Amino acid sequence: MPSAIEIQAVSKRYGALQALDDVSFRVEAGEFFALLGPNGAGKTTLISAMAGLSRPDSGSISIMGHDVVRDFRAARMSLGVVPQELVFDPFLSVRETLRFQSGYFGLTRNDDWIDELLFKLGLADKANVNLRALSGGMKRRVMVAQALVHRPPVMVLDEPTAGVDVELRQSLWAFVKELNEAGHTIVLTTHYLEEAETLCNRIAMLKRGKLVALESKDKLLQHGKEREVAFKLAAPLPDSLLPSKVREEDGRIVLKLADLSQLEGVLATLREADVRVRELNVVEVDLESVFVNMMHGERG
Ligand SMILES: Nc1ncnc2c1ncn2[C@@H]1O[C@H](COP(=O)(O)OP(=O)(O)OP(=O)(O)O)[C@@H](O)[C@H]1O
Repeated sequence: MPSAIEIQAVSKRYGALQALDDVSFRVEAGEFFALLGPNGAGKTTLISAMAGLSRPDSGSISIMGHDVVRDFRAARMSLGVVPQELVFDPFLSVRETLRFQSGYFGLTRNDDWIDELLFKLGLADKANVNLRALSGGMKRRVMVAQALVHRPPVMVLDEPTAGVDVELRQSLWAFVKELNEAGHTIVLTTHYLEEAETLCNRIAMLKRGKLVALESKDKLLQHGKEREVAFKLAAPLPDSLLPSKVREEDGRIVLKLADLSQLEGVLATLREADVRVRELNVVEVDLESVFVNMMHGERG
């Protein structure tokens, strides 16, 4: 079974700017994979190269074993891309748009699947409405349907929930999750890290065109095992705990622990020194803080 996506030593420059710098990784069939990175990291450039829309200066990409340059059609048939920007013909209806897209893939009798997509994406009653008359969120749903007209095994969503309301985000993710459970490989780029955290099993991070992390979500979270604990104390902090102190805020002393199991020792020290704990708060680590640390170069 070929990898769903295989990226090998891909580099791309725009003039003096190195948009992608020797990027290699694979996404296996059936994965739900997140591609994260700050603005300008190179995510969209990489997605365009996967779709064969822009050509890397060096390296290669294949989709389901099909090289995106040498075997463009087969690679393109295997891939559905939901672009970041809404691109559509405002004078076509939703159904016409989807029929047109089907034609691009050589599919002439595709209405049963189009109807199913419209139903699943909550667009059934908009089938004959022109795109210009749809709200932004509805247009975004049409973009998702458009990416799926040819039933591609691999789907890439480039920040599909940017500017989309909570309800649509949730229904969109429920739908994408369903696709993943049905065997589709999903790659998404998102700035909403909680989305990556709840949905994806593996996460790649790009920073200035370089791959700086590629890990399972669980591993990535383990990197963030350090905890900050904020204490409100009835007396000054014993000297022996001073090395763990990182700051003081709102009358609380914040200690940094390598992991939560150290908390017991801290409490014992406080008890021995007769320092009563008035309040204790563990600052939860989420993917976002791990990510931000990496992006600030602590690890990348
Ligand atoms: N056609 C182009 N010509 C010149 N520079 C470009 C072009 N396309 C992208 N770039 C530059 O390449 C870098 C990577 O851009 P890219 O859009 O891939 O980043 P991104 O990670 O998708 O960012 P965002 O999260 O903002 O979408 C940026 O510095 C961008 O300005």
